Amino acid sequence: MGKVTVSTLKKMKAEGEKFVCITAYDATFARVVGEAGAEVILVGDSLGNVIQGHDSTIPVTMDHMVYHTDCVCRAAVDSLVIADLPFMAYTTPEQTMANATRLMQAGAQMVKMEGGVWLSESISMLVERGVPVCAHLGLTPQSVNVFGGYRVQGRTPKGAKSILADAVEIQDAGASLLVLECIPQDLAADISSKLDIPVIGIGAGPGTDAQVLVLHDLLGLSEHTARFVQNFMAGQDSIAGGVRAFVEAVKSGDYPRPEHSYQ
Ligand SMILES: Nc1nc(=O)c2c([nH]1)NC[C@@H]1CN(c3ccc(C(=O)N[C@@H](CCC(=O)O)C(=O)O)cc3)CN21
Ligand SMILES: CC(C)C(=O)C(=O)O
Ligand SMILES: [Mg+2]
Repeated sequence: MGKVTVSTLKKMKAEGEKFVCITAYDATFARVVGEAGAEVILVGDSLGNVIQGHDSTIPVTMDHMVYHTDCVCRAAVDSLVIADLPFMAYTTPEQTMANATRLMQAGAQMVKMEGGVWLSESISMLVERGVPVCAHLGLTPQSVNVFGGYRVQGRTPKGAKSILADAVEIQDAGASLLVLECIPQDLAADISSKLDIPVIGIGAGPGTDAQVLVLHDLLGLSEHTARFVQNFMAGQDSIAGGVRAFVEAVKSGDYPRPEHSYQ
């Protein structure tokens, strides 16, 4: 197959073919997820929850992200690997470039940051210097203490307008991909159709160009899960089968359904 690139994903968007992103934090699961057909692997700072046992992503550091990115990239053959910049690792363009360098040198093909308009300068500086960027809007978990909990975002006209404006801004700044998390499905569909860049949804309904879930959630291993999570191990007799079931459900349009989405 060869390494998936941003052009592969743009072509899939243009042709209306859904693609799949799954998190992985180590070499074994990166291989399993890649072999199951996920075009994109995310080394998510959700490792703070599922690997480290914290109740947020805030304790995750650059050293943690570099270690797990290195483990994943050794085994990610064909999938495009995105690594999250963790909490407070991208507060200025200079800090952002230094930390993105560490993730790219650990083997990632792209870095992800939570935010919109305020990231414009950092995004364009990274892209000019050779680092592709994925932005993340909506429920941005690193801001859980500002939101006062994990709450659906973009439900008011003002909130919806500001997420759309952020999305347009990060595309104009040069971002290659966008993650939309926990926003009403109609807003996510509208943003996906207005942007040229591919949009990956989580709790954002069926109208995005792709879906992402945390690996441990889709395998039914997590203690608490949000409304958008489905356990794909049901009826499967292997982990590889469960991961394949998620990939197939996204590609066929069987996931997400209305019960996984917000209005
Ligand atoms: N294991 C895991 N899975 C994730 O999806 C995930 C993490 N960890 N860690 C970082 C963030 C936190 N995330 C979360 C956590 C909770 C909800 C949640 O419970 N949402 C409510 C919405 C409440 C409302 O209506 O406003 C829900 O019931 O779905 C959503 C996203 C997503 N991310
Ligand atoms: C859930 C995804 C989008 C993420 O940012 C993570 O796993 O950290
Ligand atoms: Mg994350």
